[in-house]
Amino acid sequence: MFRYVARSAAGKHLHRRGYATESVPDRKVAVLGAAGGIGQPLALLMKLNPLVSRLALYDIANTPGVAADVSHVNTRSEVTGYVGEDQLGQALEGCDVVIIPAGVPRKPGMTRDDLFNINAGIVKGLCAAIAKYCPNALVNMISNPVNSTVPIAAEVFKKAGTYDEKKLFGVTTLDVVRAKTFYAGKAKVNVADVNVPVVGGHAGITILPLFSQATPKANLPEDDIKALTKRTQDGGTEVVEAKAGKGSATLSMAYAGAIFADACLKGLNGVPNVVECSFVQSTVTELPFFASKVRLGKNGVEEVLGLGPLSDYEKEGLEKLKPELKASIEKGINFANQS
Ligand SMILES: NC(=O)C1=CN([C@@H]2O[C@H](COP(=O)(O)OP(=O)(O)OC[C@H]3O[C@@H](n4cnc5c(N)ncnc54)[C@H](O)[C@@H]3O)[C@@H](O)[C@H]2O)C=CC1
Ligand SMILES: O=C([O-])CC(=O)C(=O)O
Repeated sequence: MFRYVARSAAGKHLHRRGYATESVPDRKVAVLGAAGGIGQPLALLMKLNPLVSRLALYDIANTPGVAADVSHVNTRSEVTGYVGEDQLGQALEGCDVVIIPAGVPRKPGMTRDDLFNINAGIVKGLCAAIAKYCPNALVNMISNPVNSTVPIAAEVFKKAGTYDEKKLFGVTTLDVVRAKTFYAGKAKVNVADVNVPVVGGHAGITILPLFSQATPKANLPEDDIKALTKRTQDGGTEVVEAKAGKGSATLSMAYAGAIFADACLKGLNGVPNVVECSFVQSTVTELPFFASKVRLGKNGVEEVLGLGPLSDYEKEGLEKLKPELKASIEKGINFANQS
């Protein structure tokens, strides 16, 4: 275990005045897979988040360097690096939020499901440790295929007797980030003002952006909506191909992961009306897990919001995605229960 305490003036100030226990509660966040392509920038972004008081960085290799590096940033949180399985328990103990970007990324020509064989086992092991060491933490699952890794996590927690459907989230924020960026470009509106819900899952056609609900309204022609939908669905592949064998989205994913974790922390801290899209246990459709807008609160999911009015094109997309999403969910459940 490697502990680096940022002794910034700001940090001391915070404690002396007692803010840490009053308006800004202590919150411990762990990043599992912290030395990876996503893990490193995500660790930095979480270090910048004033809602975090302790930041635990865990990986099977290379965490000491990442933790030493990030710890020099003069912000509130105390950074500790943990390396190897025998330090996983310490990394997790007392966590409020656990973010999981551990696992292998795609190479060109692969689908996210091609990662299942390696990542399913990694996620299963990490979730067993979460059930043991921080069963009450909110879990932000980034590892792909999210459509299967979230159901795997749920089954592991059920077996351990710790499952709380309000605390398990598949991180689909990058789909929303992309939809906002692409829409703003096409509609020629200020990207900072844009909102677009993205529902379904996190792979290919299971990613369903609802541009009919996008704001500010732009009345784009049907062809533009179709092109925007396809680009959002293929956003991950666009990056995989551009990186040409060197992995998938890491920087934009770290940004998206940091936005989602921040929303979870705000919810835990009682900030009202925190709403983000996420892949969660759901009754919005007949599928047991589904991404839609979720209101976050002191216990995690406060409310899973419905889909709202869909265009005919979106209704068609919704029906088309269901068989693939159903199969991916079942694959995850079967894996967790067989092995
Ligand atoms: N949900 C989403 O929107 C997105 C998900 N991803 C997924 O995130 C995952 C990570 O991607 P990258 O960071 O680019 O990969 P990477 O290979 O750069 O980093 C993965 C890290 O996980 C670590 N790791 C492997 N086994 C581990 C274990 N048992 N415990 C802890 N750490 C372990 C590795 O040592 C490595 O440092 C991939 O599965 C990728 O497909 C990537 C982009 C977007
Ligand atoms: O495409 C990938 O493999 C990584 C990912 O999930 C994304 O960028 O959305």
